[in-house]
Amino acid sequence: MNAEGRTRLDQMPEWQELAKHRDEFGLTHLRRLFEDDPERAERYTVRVGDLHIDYSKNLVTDETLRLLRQLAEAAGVARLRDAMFAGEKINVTEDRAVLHTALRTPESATVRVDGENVMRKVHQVLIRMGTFANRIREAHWRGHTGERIKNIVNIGIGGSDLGPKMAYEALRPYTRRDLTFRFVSNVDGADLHEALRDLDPAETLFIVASKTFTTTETIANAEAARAWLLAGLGGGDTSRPEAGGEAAVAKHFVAVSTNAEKVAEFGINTDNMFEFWDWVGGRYSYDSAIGLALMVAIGPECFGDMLAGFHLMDEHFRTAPFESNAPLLLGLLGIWYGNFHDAQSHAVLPYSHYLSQFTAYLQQLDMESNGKSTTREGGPVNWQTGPVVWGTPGTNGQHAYYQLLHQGTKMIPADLLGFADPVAELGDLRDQHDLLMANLFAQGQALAFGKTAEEVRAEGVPEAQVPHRTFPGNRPTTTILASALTPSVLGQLVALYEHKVFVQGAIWNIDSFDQWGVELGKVLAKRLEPALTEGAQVPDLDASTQALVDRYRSLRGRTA
Ligand SMILES: O=P(O)(O)OC[C@H]1O[C@H](O)[C@H](O)[C@@H](O)[C@@H]1O
Repeated sequence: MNAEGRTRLDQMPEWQELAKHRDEFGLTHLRRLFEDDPERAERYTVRVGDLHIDYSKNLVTDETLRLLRQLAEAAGVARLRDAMFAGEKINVTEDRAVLHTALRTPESATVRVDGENVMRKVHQVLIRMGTFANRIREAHWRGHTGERIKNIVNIGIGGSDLGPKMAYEALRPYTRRDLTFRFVSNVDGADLHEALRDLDPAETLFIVASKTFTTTETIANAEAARAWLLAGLGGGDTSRPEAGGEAAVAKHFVAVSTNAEKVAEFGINTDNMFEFWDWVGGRYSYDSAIGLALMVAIGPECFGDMLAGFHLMDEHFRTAPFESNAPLLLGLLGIWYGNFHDAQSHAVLPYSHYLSQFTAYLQQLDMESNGKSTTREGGPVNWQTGPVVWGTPGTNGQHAYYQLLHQGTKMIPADLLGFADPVAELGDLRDQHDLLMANLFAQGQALAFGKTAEEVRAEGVPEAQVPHRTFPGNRPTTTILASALTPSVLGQLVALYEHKVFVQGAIWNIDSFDQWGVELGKVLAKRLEPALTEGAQVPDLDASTQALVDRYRSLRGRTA
């Protein structure tokens, strides 16, 4: 029992029952589980909105699922969930509410933070975003020299980049193809350089997206972008009046932030600022004004459809019984593998080119949320927490790392994501879509059921090769199938994972909404910077880092 009166997770009887269950049943082969229960596929499928989630190829029985649900109940998942939706300050280390769900709640609802109903301001910002998006889309917003804005460059990093970038890629068929969108995040100047090199400043608008507006990478890129703009408009001479200074910046820069003061300090008029609030975590923010570039790309209506998809999943998570609660089930499966079978990672493998950025997005969502080793009360955890999340589009992975998934020594649970229909634009490539999906289904099948030595032998394979060509199977996958990758379906998918991460954090008793682990590196980089640029001495530098800095200094500028 800890100071808050909560029994330590690994001392809960429900936890110990799961450990016993694991020892008694081991890993009964999926072949057996399917033979024993002809209805397994049907029984272990949940349908939520447009998603069909088949979790029958997981290493669980009814008893496993019952014990896992029992653990969720004992750990107070429902209580914390309700507290989150109610605007309680469940981000304990930052003393903040966690209300990304309010961003996609209809205006008629009431969601209070510190007694204030926030729904009005959420919808006011959405309306402002919509007006802005339409002005760009309809060519009413003109640049400083009167040119139509054709290029939108989002400058942001982490949660201010990954969400809009992922969703822009996912929803490309819904985007305005006559506008160009670029997402610049890396402080490596190459990122900005490559993004801008073929753009005309007179036709380019920058969205500087940063919750805090203090993030070094974003500010450095935004300053460089401003210099590029002014130099470009002024024919390379920023002192010439046509460069336009402040007036030009006002036509070519808008900001998205919670920090009006810093936005003004940077030189962006706060009339051109789109606001969000400290109760929206960076990695949960792309439904807020952080999604502005996305809204320009897909239009306010599609953006609204996406929000409706998120809301659908929120409502499911909030109200569905544990037995059929999809985010809860996915969260519990992860607990089963990570805490009771030592799985270290989780693969997310979309069979969709449009979801090429989906796993990168999930990496921040999951790993920044649950990569923690301190409980909510400040004690050490005595159990595994968040997995390493990884993966790339499936068929490409098949020709690269799937070897390890099929025959390696590690347990890697995987999600396989796919769609029944390609987007309309791909009508002529329908057969290729069937081929793509045949691959998805085949991989799930091969991973689950494998191929026995007898089956290999029966094919006449020479005996010496039999062990090499045997597939053990029993490798767990969850298949998530939807009709098509629409804005609403994307919203449903992202919210599914958001709430899955929530469930796991709640059980592990960690604060899924802070990110103190990113701070140290930032501070050290600031200290080191003058050593690199000016050769300044940094006190108490360790020998390895000092030697690297010295070497860097001696090489610096040689190839320029
Ligand atoms: O939006 P910003 O304030 O610029 O923050 C951008 C990102 O950087 C931080 O270091 C955090 O780790 C992320 O959670 C955040 O999304």
